[in-house]
Amino acid sequence: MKLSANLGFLWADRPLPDAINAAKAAGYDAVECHWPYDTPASETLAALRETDLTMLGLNTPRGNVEIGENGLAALPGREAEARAAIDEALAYARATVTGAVHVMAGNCSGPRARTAFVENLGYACKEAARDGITILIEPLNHYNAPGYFLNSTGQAADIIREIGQANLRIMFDCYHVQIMEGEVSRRLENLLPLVGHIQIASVPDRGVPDHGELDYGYLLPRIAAMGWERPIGVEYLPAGSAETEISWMARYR
Ligand SMILES: O=C(O)C(=O)[C@@H](O)CO
Ligand SMILES: [Mg+2]
Repeated sequence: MKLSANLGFLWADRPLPDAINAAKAAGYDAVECHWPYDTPASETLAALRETDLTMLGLNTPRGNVEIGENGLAALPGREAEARAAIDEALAYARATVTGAVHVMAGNCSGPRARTAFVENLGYACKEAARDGITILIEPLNHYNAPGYFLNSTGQAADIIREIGQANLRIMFDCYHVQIMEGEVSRRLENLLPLVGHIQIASVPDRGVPDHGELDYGYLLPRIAAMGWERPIGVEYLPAGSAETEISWMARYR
C-alpha cells in the first residue's frame, strides 16, 4: 500500500519545500497539497526533484476565504473568476508536474449552481487534457464544509457521467463519505471506474487513520484487493507532530 502525505494538513506549519522533505523523511511515497500558491512553483519543483517524490494533486483557489468562500466553480455569475482559478491551478500543476487538480465547487445550491459547475468543469477538463492532467471533484461533509455544493458521491457520479470527459474523476475521501453516506467499501467498489484519488482519516475526529468508526485495517486491504495501486492520500489533522504519529503506517505496509 503506497501512501501520499497531504501537506495541506501534515507539516502545514512549514514552508512547502520543507514539508515535502519531511514527508520524504517520514517514508511517504508521494505528496499532495491544498493551496500551494504562496510558494513559487520553481521551489516546489526543486523539492520534488530533490526528494524524488511526485505531487499528486492540488486545489483551485477558493475565492475570498475571509468571507467563507470555498471554491468558485458552482457559483452562478462568477464564471470568469472560476475559470481564472482553474487556469491558475493548471499553470501551477504544469510547472510542478502535478497529476491532478481538484476543482472546488463553492457554497451554493440549486439548478443554476449545477449548470455553472458543469460548464466550468467542461472548461477545466478540456484545458487539463492537453497536459494529461486529471480534474477531480470531491464531495465534502456538511460539518466541515456547510453549504458546499457537492456533498454526495451520487451527485458527483451524475455530473461526471453527464460531462463525459475521460479526465474527470471523483476524489473519494473516505472521511467525508463515511460521515455523509456510509457503506464506504461497497460505495467505493461500485464507483471505482470513476474514482481518481482516495483519501483517508479517522472518523469522526479526522485524526490518524488508526481508530474511530472506520476500520482501515479492513478497508485498506479491501481497496488493494479492488486493484487500486496508486498512493492513498493521508489527509488527517495531526494532534501533535506528524513525525511522532507515523507508527500507524507500519500496520498498512
Ligand atoms: O477537505 C478535504 O477533504 C480536501 O481534500 C480538500 O482538498 C478540500 O478542501
Ligand atoms: Mg479530502
